[in-house]
Amino acid sequence: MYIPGLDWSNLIVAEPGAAYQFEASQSKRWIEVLVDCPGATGIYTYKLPKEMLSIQPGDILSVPFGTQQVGAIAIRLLERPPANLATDKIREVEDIISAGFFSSIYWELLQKVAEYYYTPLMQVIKVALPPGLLGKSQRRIRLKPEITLSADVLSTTARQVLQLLQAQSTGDYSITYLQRQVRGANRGVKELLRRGWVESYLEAPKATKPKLQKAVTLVGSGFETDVTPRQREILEILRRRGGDMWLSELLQVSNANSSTVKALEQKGYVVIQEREMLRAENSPQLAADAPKTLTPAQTQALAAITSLNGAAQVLLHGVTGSGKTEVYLQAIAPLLARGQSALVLVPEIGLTPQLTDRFRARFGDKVCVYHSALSDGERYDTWRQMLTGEPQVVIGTRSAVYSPLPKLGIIILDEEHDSSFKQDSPIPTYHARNVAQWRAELENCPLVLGSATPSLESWVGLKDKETRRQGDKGGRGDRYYLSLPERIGARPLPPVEVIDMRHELHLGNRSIFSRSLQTALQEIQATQQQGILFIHRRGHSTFVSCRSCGYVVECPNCDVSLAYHHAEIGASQMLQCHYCNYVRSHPRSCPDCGSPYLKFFGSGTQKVAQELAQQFPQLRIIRFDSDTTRTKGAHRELLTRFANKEADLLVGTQMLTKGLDLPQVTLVGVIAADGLLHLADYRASERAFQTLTQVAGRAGRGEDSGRVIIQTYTPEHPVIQAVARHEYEPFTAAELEQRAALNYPPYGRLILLRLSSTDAEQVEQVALNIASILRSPEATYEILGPAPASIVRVANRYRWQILIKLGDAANLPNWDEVRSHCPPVVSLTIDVDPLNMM
Ligand SMILES: Nc1ncnc2c1ncn2[C@@H]1O[C@H](COP(=O)(O)OP(=O)(O)OP(=O)(O)O)[C@@H](O)[C@H]1O
Ligand SMILES: [Zn+2]
Ligand SMILES: [Zn+2]
Repeated sequence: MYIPGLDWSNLIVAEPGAAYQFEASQSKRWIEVLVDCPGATGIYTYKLPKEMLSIQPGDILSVPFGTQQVGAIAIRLLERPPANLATDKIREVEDIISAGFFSSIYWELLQKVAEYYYTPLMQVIKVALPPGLLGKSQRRIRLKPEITLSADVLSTTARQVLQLLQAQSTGDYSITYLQRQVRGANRGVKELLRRGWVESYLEAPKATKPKLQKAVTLVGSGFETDVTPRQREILEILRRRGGDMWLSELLQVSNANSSTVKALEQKGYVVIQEREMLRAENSPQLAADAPKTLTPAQTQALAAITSLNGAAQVLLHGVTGSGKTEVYLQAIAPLLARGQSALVLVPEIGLTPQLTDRFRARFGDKVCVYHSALSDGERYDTWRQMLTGEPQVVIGTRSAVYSPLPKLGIIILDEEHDSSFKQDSPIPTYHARNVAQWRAELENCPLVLGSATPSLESWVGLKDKETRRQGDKGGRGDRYYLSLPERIGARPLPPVEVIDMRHELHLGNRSIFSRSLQTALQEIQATQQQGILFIHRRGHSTFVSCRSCGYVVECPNCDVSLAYHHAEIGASQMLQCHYCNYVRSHPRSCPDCGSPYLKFFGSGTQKVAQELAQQFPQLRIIRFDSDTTRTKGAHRELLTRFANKEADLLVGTQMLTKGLDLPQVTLVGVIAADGLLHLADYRASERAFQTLTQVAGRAGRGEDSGRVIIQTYTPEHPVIQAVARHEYEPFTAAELEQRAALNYPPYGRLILLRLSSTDAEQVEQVALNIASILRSPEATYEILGPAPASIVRVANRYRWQILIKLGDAANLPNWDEVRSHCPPVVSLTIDVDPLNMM
């Protein structure tokens, strides 16, 4: 007998029989599942009973677990059970509750991530799924309203279940409850499901029930006789606001404490009640926005994107202000009309308010925002929204690449060069661009990578390939390079003036502002235009040192100096560690020699703001960095104030470089470009070029032309020269040559092993040990290190690194062996394609 697909060598035929035939044709008889049970964090293997061989990854199942029946998500089919499990000990899946709850493609994606980043699947699932999706959700059964048939056709258990449900006013019970009430309830439920009399659904976890908040309502008559003047004031505020406010808001506005309001409640003037607060991100009402008439370049790009069918990769290389977002919007619109969804990934929340506003103005409530700063409840709600299958647009940061959007029609990665798409820790150390590539292939949809300064990876993968052969059929579908070489309205890119700060010093200018920048700042004030100043550090000064003995105040937990923070005159003077957040007050005198002469070095945003206030007292400034945007909604608020012309200058860090579109900005100043240039990292130049080009690109996006002033001590540096001339291609070609020579990415691949421990000696020993294991005679990869990390101690952990360079045909280390040489006191992270080498 010949059975197709059967490997005879594995089959020990004891006696011929039907059972063997069956097993042979159905090779995948085991399934790994994620169980829905508090405390159970692993993946468990179950056997598929004969009648359930149709189970697919993504189905929701019911499985025995201990003494319970619990819900589970099917993850992966296995041909044979894990070797460490005795086959007869493996229990059988009890039932299929909901087939196809997640698409099987989704699980394939998570597995790919697990494999590529050498991470256990469970860790990947933890990143992908919102907290509590399984752990806390409850499977429920509810009656469908339209049953008219007699229950006589049902089995006894099904009838019992039905009676229970019918006796309940909402016709709705949790499966656990039904199981307690009726023996063999699952069989009955299954029968009812098959007949379509009931439906099964997952209920929101308890912890993420609607968010309640205390509200205060005025109920008094207005004849307040027994109130204090303070209490009367509060009642007055409440009355002016329509007699109804959130308690927190009332306390804030009236500057009262809650006991005063409680006293009013006792006297019967107000009621304090819990009330539901909508958890969706608050966003202002937006005027609807119509599609713009595209420029010829936009039209071409859009046509190319909309003509794509199936998996494809597109690099949309558009200079700053060339209207990439409009192309995305118009590419998405027809998909939504066809019932498909779109996923838009952006680097950071800081730039999402403006971007999400544009999407919301175009697509209304079809847009939902997903990022890790959402509360667990918000994430959970957004997931449920996605699982409805309605066509929608999800905008999110890197973890949104896992959002379970059905019928995905396109994935867009905006500012694709940005390194915040990469996760350094915890594992998986994934890059959202890689995951998006796999996802686009699996979903058979196009992926659009947009940037004014494409990463070298994307340039090599999409432009070089494209030049060689249009629509190169690689494993990833067709590849295309599209370009928007001009700004909207043929506006020129802003001229860049490079100022040699050595020369300024030579002329006796000791200010942190060059003469050019000073003049430019005076000009924007005179012409009522606006400017942006970029400083690559927050805080006031990078370090404080004693003039008498040279002592530098350092962090007790890390091998770094403490940064001086002093936000404004009168505010407290603090020293802060930017690695572990350790804070102490600023010493009045040197802790070492007692000298009162302490000097500040290196300028951060606070210091620049203070110098501006001194030299240009009339300039109104908004500081925009992670210190001033800590609270929810702060980005939006500061940018709105700036857009409303409540300030002349926006002074900030990196955050300013990411996609801000402020047409009234005519001046961009870079205080000290050098801080970006000299980092000990093979990507320093690429990153500096991207940051400076992006920040320069904020100038002159509106009617008035813009200008850029870059201050530096090394004006001849190739990065500065390339930025000044807006020369992406020559810079990239030169950079690629160097990378190729050293076999660095995008040519060679890197894997960085990060080791850390509170025990300095142990971690060094383990690093040496692992490096020597890696240097086996069979290894075809190159090992650099082990070496201490550039800052050895952070938050009292000592850090060592080993860098592995892989050529085209390199074999891979045996990770299990590597891990086995790492004792529990040392933590090991395998960072695949590391971006942050610090
Ligand atoms: N066809 C068009 N006609 C008129 N205005 C347009 C058109 N396309 C885009 N714009 C406007 O031009 C401005 C710049 O567009 P957008 O912000 O999309 O540029 P971008 O390419 O994403 O730039 P960056 O890479 O610098 O973020 C926006 O204000 C946008 O509304
Ligand atoms: Zn001293
Ligand atoms: Zn520290």
